Amino acid sequence: MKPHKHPEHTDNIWLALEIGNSRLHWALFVSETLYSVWDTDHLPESVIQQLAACQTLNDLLEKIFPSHQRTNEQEGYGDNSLPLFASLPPLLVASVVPSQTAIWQSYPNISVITLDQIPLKGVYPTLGIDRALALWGAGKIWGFPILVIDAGTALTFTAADANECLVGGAILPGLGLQFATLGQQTGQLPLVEMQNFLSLPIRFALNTTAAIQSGVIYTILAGIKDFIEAWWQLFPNGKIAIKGGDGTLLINYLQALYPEIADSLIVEQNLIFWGMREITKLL
Ligand SMILES: Nc1ncnc2c1ncn2[C@@H]1O[C@H](COP(=O)(O)OP(=O)(O)OP(=O)(O)O)[C@@H](O)[C@H]1O
Ligand SMILES: CC(C)(CO)[C@@H](O)C(=O)NCCC(=O)O
Ligand SMILES: [K+]
Repeated sequence: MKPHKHPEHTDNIWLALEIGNSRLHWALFVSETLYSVWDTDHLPESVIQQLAACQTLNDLLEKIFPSHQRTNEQEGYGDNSLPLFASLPPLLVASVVPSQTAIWQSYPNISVITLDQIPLKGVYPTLGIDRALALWGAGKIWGFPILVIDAGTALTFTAADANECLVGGAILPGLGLQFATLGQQTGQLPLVEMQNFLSLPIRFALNTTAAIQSGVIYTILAGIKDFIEAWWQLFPNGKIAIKGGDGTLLINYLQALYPEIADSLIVEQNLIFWGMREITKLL
């Protein structure tokens, strides 16, 4: 979904911020309607401290997502006639980076979601809030039982049964982290850039870069397939949703390698925002 024209009123506007390990994921809501989504880098503390002084939605958005960083598709905040705020719009935060959560506390109208606010049963205390929210959002929209695969900085599997109770899951290094670790922690392996990945790599590679690509990609895809098959053993009609920065790439590879699995996946990048919207209904 692309950010588009500003809303007509600033009443009922709220911002959702998911603080991930690699970057920030933003959504602008008007009541229960998701208006636009965008990603930014983590913001410096000095910028966050300036937000309290913003007078208009435009000022605020310009600070958190400067127009020079936007693509053509993301134009549309450039209207200076936006109304003044009575107060800054509420900011609902879900964070898996405590140091980042801390520097957002200077925002006047902030609420930070905690695990006890999510009605998911059977959670353990250190479960990531992003995993819980994505699972809750997915389950509320598509129904339980459901398995969520998040291909972010970490790749996670998180599942709940028909009673909306956590079944459990798994955590492994995501695609980017796997390439980065090999590049950084070895004497002669290059850092493989993911930019130009399109089709499946060669399986039995004859150069170092291709060998790393093959190793990382085919084992991640085999791992995803194995988790999905184990999920269907437990819940033959269980649903599966996938999200995350590497989600689209992985879906394309799955489509080529295991089309019947790829066809059964629900691809939805905004699961965490849907989870956050559900939580606002309970606040
Ligand atoms: N513009 C981008 N900036 C950073 N990572 C990107 C970008 N586009 C795709 N990616 C991929 O997204 C992955 C990170 O995913 P994502 O942004 O979902 O993670 P995150 O910020 O840690 O969020 P979460 O904590 O929710 O997983 C990286 O492995 C990277 O390959
Ligand atoms: C696994 C990540 C890093 C994924 O973003 C996050 O959900 C997290 O820090 N979780 C805490 C550990 C857990 O979920 O068991
Ligand atoms: K850590």
